[in-house]
Amino acid sequence: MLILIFSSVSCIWLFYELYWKRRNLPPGPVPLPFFGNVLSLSAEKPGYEAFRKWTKKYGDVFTFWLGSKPFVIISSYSRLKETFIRDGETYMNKVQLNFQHFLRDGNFGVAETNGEVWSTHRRFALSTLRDFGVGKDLMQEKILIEVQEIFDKFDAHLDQEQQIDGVLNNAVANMINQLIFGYRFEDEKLEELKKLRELMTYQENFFTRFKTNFQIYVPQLARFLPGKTLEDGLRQWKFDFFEFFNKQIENHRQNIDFDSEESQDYAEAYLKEQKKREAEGDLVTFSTKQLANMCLDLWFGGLATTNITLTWTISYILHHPEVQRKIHEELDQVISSDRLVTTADKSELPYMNAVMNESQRCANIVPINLLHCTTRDTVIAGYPIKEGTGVIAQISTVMLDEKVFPEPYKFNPDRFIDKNGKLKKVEELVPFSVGKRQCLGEGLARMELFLFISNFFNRYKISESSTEGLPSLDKSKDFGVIPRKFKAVLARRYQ
Ligand code: HEM
Repeated sequence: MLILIFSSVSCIWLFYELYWKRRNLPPGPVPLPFFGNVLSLSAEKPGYEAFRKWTKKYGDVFTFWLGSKPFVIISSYSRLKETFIRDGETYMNKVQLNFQHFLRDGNFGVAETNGEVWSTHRRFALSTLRDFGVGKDLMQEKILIEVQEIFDKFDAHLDQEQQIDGVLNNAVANMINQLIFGYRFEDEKLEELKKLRELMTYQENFFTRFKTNFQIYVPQLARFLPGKTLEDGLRQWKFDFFEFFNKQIENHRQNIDFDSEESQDYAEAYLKEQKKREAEGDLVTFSTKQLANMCLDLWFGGLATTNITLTWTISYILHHPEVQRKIHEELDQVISSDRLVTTADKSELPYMNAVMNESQRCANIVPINLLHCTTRDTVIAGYPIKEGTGVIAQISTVMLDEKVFPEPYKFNPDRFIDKNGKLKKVEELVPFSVGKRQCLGEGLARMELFLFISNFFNRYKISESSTEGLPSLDKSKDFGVIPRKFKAVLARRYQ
């Protein structure tokens, strides 16, 4: 027994000496061989508390080991400003993991690529989204069609128990699919949506279980685990999703009028750009495989995140009847009818905006942010950091900073209201992250969240289900934050 304890301690010490001190990284929690610090995250899921404790102990710059790879964690807003915001180019690259390469059949897409591939496709996606009216009336019109559809579905079961999450999820799926492929899921396409939802549920369960995270971050030991490998677990899922994307891409290719100036959706705009580039001799940059991977990034970036935020927002409000009462009071004063709420009303609804802010802060849907790495040698908080070192903009810790947000786990929209009753701008609210890789769909997401939630509460009063009670706000069972699935009772506010 003594020998066992002695050899484990020596192993940790050796690892510390070899990998950490020698690399001159900022101090942080002592890593275990192979595991690094991941076990601390699984002990207190989804991980918020581990990062808060380390920040208190080591400061806002410390080293955290994901398996056997070190990451410098940036966990305060002032330090994010100094690094990711003011020196963005140094922090813009992403770490590439083996399984991502398997999933994408190479270096494709926008969320996990670097260099020219990333910058060209990020720019193209942003300008295409702008052309389709993200942040403008054109996109609002599309979202309001979904709001109407949500109303029709909920109105069919007024004053009865009904499932809330599925209706919202379909509306968000319709939005993102319209943007990418130009159609909503209705009539015969509903079967397609059913299949896609099954795939999304599979992915949600797969990536939030312990075994998958162990396989991703501790691959050296994971290959001795019984059962399916990471790749086996993903193979069919990958096939089904890419089959859907490739089918849409082919349909588009056959039906496009390449001579028309305007494009109806992202896939059409992309295929036109592809043709243009091919005519100029560039057969690589706008490849069809890249398009399929962009569809994957936009689908995943756009659907799960927005849906999770919506379901948590309604859940928090259900838990706080006084918040619902204040939302209704404000809507009664400003809108005072059952007309649709639009973005033109946004500045007149400070409390509604405060509720959205507080919901995003408390939902805090990215407990550990995406994995960046430095593009050049740099210095962080006095520590010399080599090119290629992992760095994480730890936004969940910033949004739980008790100096800025006292009682950080309390849902309190009033923290975003100033003494004159106006909306307070709080820089530390960073759910979409900061810097060069800041969320690409932020404009769309903000518009969807505001229009779905404000119209929902203008039309309905929501009460808890008498059979199932309030939706759970417990996050301690999963590695990530997953949507709330719940029933509730809706009553119309205007007859
Ligand atoms: C409430 C909704 C959303 C939240 C909270 C959210 C949050 C985030 C965060 C935290 C990142 C990582 C930034 C970083 O690397 O530091 C990100 C990246 C990204 N998001 Fe979002 N997102 C949302 C909605 C969307 C939507 C609607 C889309 C698509 C239309 C989208 C597409 C993306 C893409 C493609 C990236 C990768 C960008 C890049 O690497 O350049 N997201 N998002």
